[in-house]
Amino acid sequence: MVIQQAPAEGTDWDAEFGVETKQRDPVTGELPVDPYEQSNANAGAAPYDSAGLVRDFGGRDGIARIAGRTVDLAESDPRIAVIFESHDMVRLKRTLSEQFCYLLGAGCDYTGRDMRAAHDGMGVTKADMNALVENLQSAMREAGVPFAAQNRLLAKLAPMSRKIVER
Ligand code: HEM
Repeated sequence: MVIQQAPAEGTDWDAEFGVETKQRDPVTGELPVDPYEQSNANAGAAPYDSAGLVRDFGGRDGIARIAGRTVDLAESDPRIAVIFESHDMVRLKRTLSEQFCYLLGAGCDYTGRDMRAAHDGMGVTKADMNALVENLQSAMREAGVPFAAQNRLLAKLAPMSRKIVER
């Protein structure tokens, strides 16, 4: 006769199943990521050098608001919301804001990963990309960014789709 042994009380089932629980940084509120080399080159394009362009975006604060609003719109856009679930939106808002700020020549450093590494294996489609660009356009329009200035940021981002779109 086989007697099944009941598991000991207080078994750590997460450890038994190899489940990793990541803790948010108490200061930044971000989840940890695997180490990578930080460089402005990861932003994917060279920055503009135009004080007028930075003004059109409302300076660094305006840029941060537009990046944050883009992420909020994407997260509640039924076409693409599912892709953002289970990712760290605190980090995404910070890194996207840094990237826009760097590209627009507003004097930030970009500390995130390069576009290929950041989106690797996510299965982003052309339609997903179009949806995200629409969200960014809405955020810029709401913030009153002139159309020509909107197009200058989009011109920096458009060539990056080759590294982001996978199918
Ligand atoms: C030109 C277009 C895009 C730009 C400039 C961009 C920019 C970025 C940046 C800066 C990051 C953060 C990298 C880091 O954490 O180190 C990121 C991550 C991410 N992006 Fe994009 N992205 C673009 C398109 C898209 C699209 C179309 C989707 C899906 C609809 C998407 C979904 C995500 C998600 C879910 C993450 C979080 C990745 C993670 O947590 O590991 N992105 N993106």
